[in-house]
Amino acid sequence: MEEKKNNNKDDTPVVMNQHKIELELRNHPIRGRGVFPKEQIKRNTLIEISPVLLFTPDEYKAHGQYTVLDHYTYIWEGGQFALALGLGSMFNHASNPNVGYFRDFENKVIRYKTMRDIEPDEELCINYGSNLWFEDTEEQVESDLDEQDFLGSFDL
Ligand SMILES: C[S@@+](CC[C@H](N)C(=O)[O-])C[C@H]1O[C@@H](n2cnc3c(N)ncnc32)[C@H](O)[C@@H]1O
Repeated sequence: MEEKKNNNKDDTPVVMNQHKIELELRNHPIRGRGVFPKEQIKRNTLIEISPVLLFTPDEYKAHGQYTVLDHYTYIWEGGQFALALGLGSMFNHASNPNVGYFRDFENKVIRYKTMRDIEPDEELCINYGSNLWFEDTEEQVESDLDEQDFLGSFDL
C-alpha cells in the first residue's frame, strides 16, 4: 500500500491544554448529544481543541456526502472537508451561540472558545450557519451579545 505523506509544515508539537474544565455529554430527545459544562466558564476560555480528519474533495463527493459524515464535517481549505475528532463533533447548533471556533489549517485542529460567561448546565453551542438540514429545536436564549461582539470576540 502506498504510504500517505504527512504534509505538516513543521514538526512543532501542538499543545493540547484545553481539558481543565469539567464538561459532559448529555442527551436531548431531538437534538441528540450535546456538550454541557458542570461549572462556570469565563468568556474567551479555550474549551476544546479537536484534531481533524481530512477528506479530499473527491473522497467527499464520491462517498462522504452520502453518509452520516455529512452532518458532522466542517469546510476546510482547498475544498477539503474536516471531521472534528473529539468534542468538536458534539456541539449542537444555536443561532446565538456561546462558543466560537477557529480553524487552524496549519496544525489541522479546530479551537473552540467561549464567547461570553457561561453558567453551569448551559449547553455549549456553535453556529452552523444559515443552511440548516434539520428543524432547529433550540429554545431562545436571552443574551445581551450584539452581532459586532460576536464577530469580534476572538483573541486567538
Ligand atoms: C454535529 S452533530 C451534533 C451532535 C449530535 N447532536 C449527535 O448526537 O451526534 C449535528 C446534528 O445534531 C442535531 N442538532 C444540532 N443542533 C440542533 C438544533 N439546534 N436543533 C435540532 N437538532 C440539532 C442535528 O441532528 C444535526 O444533524
